[in-house]
Amino acid sequence: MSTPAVTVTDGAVELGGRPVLRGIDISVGTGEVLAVLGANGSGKSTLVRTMMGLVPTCRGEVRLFGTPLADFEDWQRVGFVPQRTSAASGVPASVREVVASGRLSRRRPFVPQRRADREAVEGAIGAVGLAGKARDGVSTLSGGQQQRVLIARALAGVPDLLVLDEPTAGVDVQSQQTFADALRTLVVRGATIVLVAHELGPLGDLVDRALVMRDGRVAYDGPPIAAFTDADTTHDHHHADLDRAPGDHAPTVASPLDRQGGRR
Ligand SMILES: Nc1ncnc2c1ncn2[C@@H]1O[C@H](COP(=O)(O)OP(=O)(O)OP(=O)(O)O)[C@@H](O)[C@H]1O
Repeated sequence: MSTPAVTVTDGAVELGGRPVLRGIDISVGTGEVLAVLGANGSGKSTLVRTMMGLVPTCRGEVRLFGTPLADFEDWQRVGFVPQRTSAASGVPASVREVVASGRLSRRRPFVPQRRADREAVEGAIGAVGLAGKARDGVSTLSGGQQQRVLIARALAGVPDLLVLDEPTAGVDVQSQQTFADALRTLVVRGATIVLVAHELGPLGDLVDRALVMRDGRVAYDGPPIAAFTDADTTHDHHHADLDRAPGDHAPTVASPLDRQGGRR
């Protein structure tokens, strides 16, 4: 069996003196598409940020491609798209420049962009539906469009592992479909994808496995279940489904939490 792309063993995280993740054991196989689902505040972002080494664990171990995070150096194999923030605003760079920065780790220094670089950049810009805005300054774009620029930057790097935190929040269904197609291209090449989502929409067909977080623990880890992956119209309604669904649809799911007496 090949080395998993990500493993978290007995992982725990505290933030602000408060436990945010506990007892996390996850192994994401190469080529797998894992959706991380769960209600607001359940720990989804913290989990993927921990996988990326952006949040320290207070217990346990994280490995990328078999290497402990502290020793991992192959970051050009990894793409990460953080949750939408205003981080990109004020960046005096065009869409094309920001997306091209995703190729830097694949290029040799002082060598002009090769055709493969240019194609990867233009393909990624097209995949997020921003072909008409390639010359525009990132700061002139809406928050959703800036998020798509960050997704394109990650796609342009053709990573072996792509981790995305709510990439399609607020993105219209047609753009989600285009994005799903771009991800599929990566998956066909053997990439591993970890995707935080409130609702999967067109991405649902890609997902092999769903992880549902609840109160900083893994409440469900298994095949995607329709109740989790069906597109939904409101987040609140969907959260209600997630809170209920593991117990209702997959009897084994509640047990880890029950053993802990549902303690927070
Ligand atoms: N820097 C921090 N300091 C203290 N607590 C934090 C910090 N970051 C997150 N938390 C807390 O950790 C918990 C998990 O947050 P996290 O953002 O991982 O959840 P989430 O499932 O991604 O939520 P959302 O769906 O709203 O993005 C929340 O209770 C949050 O308030």
